[in-house]
This record gives sequence, structure tokens and C-alpha cells, in this order.
Amino acid sequence: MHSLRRTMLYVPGNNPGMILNVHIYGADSIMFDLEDSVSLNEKDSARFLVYNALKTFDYRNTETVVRVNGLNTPFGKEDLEAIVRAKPDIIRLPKTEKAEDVQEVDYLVTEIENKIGLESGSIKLMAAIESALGVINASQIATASARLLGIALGAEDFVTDLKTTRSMDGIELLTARSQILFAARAAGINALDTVFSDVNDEEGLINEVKLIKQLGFDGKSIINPRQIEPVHKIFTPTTEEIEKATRVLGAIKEAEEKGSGVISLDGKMVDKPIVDRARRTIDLANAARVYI
Ligand SMILES: CC(C)(COP(=O)(O)OP(=O)(O)OC[C@H]1O[C@@H](n2cnc3c(N)ncnc32)[C@H](O)[C@@H]1OP(=O)(O)O)[C@@H](O)C(=O)NCCC(=O)NCCSC(=O)C[C@@](O)(CC(=O)O)C(=O)O
Ligand SMILES: [Mg+2]
Repeated sequence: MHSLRRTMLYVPGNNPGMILNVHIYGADSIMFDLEDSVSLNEKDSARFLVYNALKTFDYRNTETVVRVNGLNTPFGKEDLEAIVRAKPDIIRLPKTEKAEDVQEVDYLVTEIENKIGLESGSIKLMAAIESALGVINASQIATASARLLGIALGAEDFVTDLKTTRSMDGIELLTARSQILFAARAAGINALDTVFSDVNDEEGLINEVKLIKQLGFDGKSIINPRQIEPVHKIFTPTTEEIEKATRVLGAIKEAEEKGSGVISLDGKMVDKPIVDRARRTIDLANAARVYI
């Protein structure tokens, strides 16, 4: 499983046409949804459809995620029973508010893994934070399970909980984004941003992606294939960035051979944090298969 999660494309779990084609668009992860894009009277058929899709189709090169319903709904437990058996890479919990929400899912997933003879811990988890309480508990949530690969913001539910709406500059999301990012980084897991809901507003999407990349996020959830390319463009190192990183790594290697940990490159100091960032750039470029 790769760790590049620039784009995680939601596909409604009750839409066979979209499920059939979703892997061809090139998102880093496919996120089958059993939660809010599926109406109450379609919950059972969506679960069955996603279960069968995962069992039948070969998504080998694309990470598969299933967003299940919460355990506080009539559907959550049955979602886990079916979906663990279909073996996606990741199960995503919606509306996580406290560490126990993650621990309860972890416990049930472990039970099902044991029942079906799947190695314990095979299925990873991701937790979406979509309320004020969830943001307040972000750091406990981020460390609640060894299965947890990342935490994500769910902004549509979050602004509803705050009794506000989403603005273009995202001022109402800044504190939540920062807390989620700090909690994820302190726990050593991914920080993932929320969807941008207007699929026809490419400029708005680009502005939001530039902001969340600058804040430090690893990527974001998306809802439409047209959103993949602009997000990948911003989250993939450019030729200039890769060349610069390569020069930094070359220069520091030379300096270390001479017994020094700090050098000057083009008049700028290069020391350990700069070298670490250069390594991350090269790692990202390799994961995104960028060749220069
Ligand atoms: C938005 C729209 C209706 C626009 O439709 P349109 O018809 O205008 O799209 P077009 O661009 O014209 O489609 C061109 C071609 O692409 C195909 N195509 C489109 N979308 C595709 C897709 N997603 N997967 C595969 N294929 C796709 C389509 O079938 C067509 O194929 P074809 O006919 O063959 O040409 C559509 O995209 C869509 O339904 N998106 C998914 C919505 C969804 O899942 N919502 C739930 C998750 S959010 C949430 O719950 C909030 C959250 O929890 C989030 C958080 O956690 O952050 C929070 O609280 O914030
Ligand atoms: Mg939501």
C-alpha cells in the first residue's frame, strides 16, 4: 500500500455506474461511501453493492477506503460485518467525536478479522472529525488506535455544528484545520482536508488547495473526477523543487564528507531541517512517479 493521499475520491455507494468506472480517473484513493451520500432506504443495497464491487473488481493499484455509518446508527455494525470481509485497505469512520469511537470500531474490526482468519490489524482506519467536540478531542482521537493512518476534516458537517456556513477564504475552518493538523503530526499520521463542494468552481478549489498545502496537509477528500488534476498539480513537487532538493542533498552529502552539518547553497544556509524537507520532496516525487 502506498502512502500518497493527495486525492481521496468519494463515490456514492449506491451508484453502480460510478463504482464501475471510478478507478480509471487516477485518484490516489477511492472512497466508497455508505454514509451521507446514501439515503436511509438504500443503506442495505449500497452496502451489498460496495461489498460485491470490492470482492469482484481488481483495484490493485488504487487504495480502497470505505466510509461506513457510525456505530450510533442502525447501520454501523452491519457495515463493518460486511466490509471487513470485503477487505478494503481502509475503513473510514465518519463524525468521530472521541477516542472511544475509534476504539469501538477497532475492537469490532479485530473480532471480525479473527473470525474470518484475517491477520489482526490488516485493515487500517481513518477518522473524520466533523464537529466542535471532535476538534477538541482531536489529539486523543489521533492516538486512539495503532490502525489509524490519518484524521480528516469533514467541513460540511462541521460548519453546520458551528452554526455557520463555508466562506471562500475558509476563516471558519482555520482553527479546526490547525488542530487536526497538529494532532495528526504529533501522532505521526496523515492530516487530510475536506471536500470542496462546488465542482464547477476550479479557481475556488485551487485557492483552497494552496491554502491547505501551505498549512501542511497531505491531501484532501474530493467528490468529482474533475477535481483530481488541479489537486495533484499543487501537491506534486515541480521540476524546480525536485532539482533544488537534489542539489541540497548533494551539497549536504559533500559537506558531511568534510565533517560539517551545515553549508551554504546559493547564499542560503542548509542544515538538517532543510535537508529533511528536501528528502520529503524527493520521496513525494518518487511516490507520484515524477521523472525529471
Ligand atoms: C457532485 C456530483 C453530483 C456532480 O455530478 P455531475 O453529474 O455534475 O458530474 P460530472 O462532472 O458531469 O460527471 C462526469 C462523469 O464523471 C462521473 N462522476 C462524477 N462524480 C463521480 C464520482 N464521485 N465518482 C465516480 N465517477 C464520478 C459521472 O458519472 C460522469 O460519468 P459519465 O456519465 O460516464 O461521463 C457528483 O460528482 C457526485 O455525486 N459526487 C460524489 C458525491 C459524494 O460522494 N458525496 C458524499 C461525500 S461528501 C460528504 O459527505 C460531506 C462531508 O462528510 C465530506 C468530508 O468528509 O470531507 C462533510 O461533512 O464535509
Ligand atoms: Mg460529513
